[in-house]
Amino acid sequence: MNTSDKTKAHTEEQYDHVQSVFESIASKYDIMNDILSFRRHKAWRKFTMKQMAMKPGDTAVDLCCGTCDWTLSMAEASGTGQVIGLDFSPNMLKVGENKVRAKHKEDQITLVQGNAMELPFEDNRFDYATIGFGLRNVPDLEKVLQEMRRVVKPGGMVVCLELSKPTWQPFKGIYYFYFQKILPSLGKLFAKRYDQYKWLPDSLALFPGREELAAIFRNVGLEHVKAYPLTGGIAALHIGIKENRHV
Ligand SMILES: C[S@@+](CC[C@H](N)C(=O)[O-])C[C@H]1O[C@@H](n2cnc3c(N)ncnc32)[C@H](O)[C@@H]1O
Repeated sequence: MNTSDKTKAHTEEQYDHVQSVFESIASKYDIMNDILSFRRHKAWRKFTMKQMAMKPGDTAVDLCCGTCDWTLSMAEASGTGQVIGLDFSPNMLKVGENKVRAKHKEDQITLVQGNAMELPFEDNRFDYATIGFGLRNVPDLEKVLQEMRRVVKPGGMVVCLELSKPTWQPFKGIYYFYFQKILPSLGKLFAKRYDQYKWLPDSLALFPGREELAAIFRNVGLEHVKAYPLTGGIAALHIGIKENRHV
């Protein structure tokens, strides 16, 4: 196997592994999010929506939408605008679909099974492209950001909410102890899945820190990039704009 074949095989292996993880934890995903983040994810999502300042009628695509929390928040904020949720896990989408139906948002939200690295949408279509706790899972994050930039309109916003790496000691030490040692055991206790939750800290280890990710946003051609640390830097919100001249 040459280097490019090896990279391709590794990419496919990672893609399949991540897909199987989410297929197996889908029914417990929402409750585990509340438990493992001590419900902090709700505050992070609220802060994110405030920074996005959506207007009535705005359109959005939510990559790695999973069980559709962010997809639904955007549909509620835009009132009439169409929102598409995309994810590669049928089981996660099924949970999301039930929530969309319960909130009577079927006319406004379309769910699509697909790959975040190859979006099945034309250029310059949406006002917003978002990805929540998904960028850490993809084999090629730059490709995903390029795709997000491609599908937003000039002036549109690319938004990523993701776990990040705290830098402040002693909080950093306590956090990593929780994340690496305690969290997988909580996954075993509440969701009967150890390996799937052990994989969570592993996936963060290879992920860029807050400033590094902001630099990648700029590298893919996004402008006015902002990076907000959340809860001592354990999560971060990144926002970039596709400038009007990049048509
Ligand atoms: C941690 S969950 C996040 C779900 C949701 N965005 C949220 O905020 O709760 C990550 C999601 O990304 C999806 N995912 C991971 N890699 C993907 C890819 N390459 N293409 C599409 N979806 C992907 C998984 O199926 C899973 O639903």
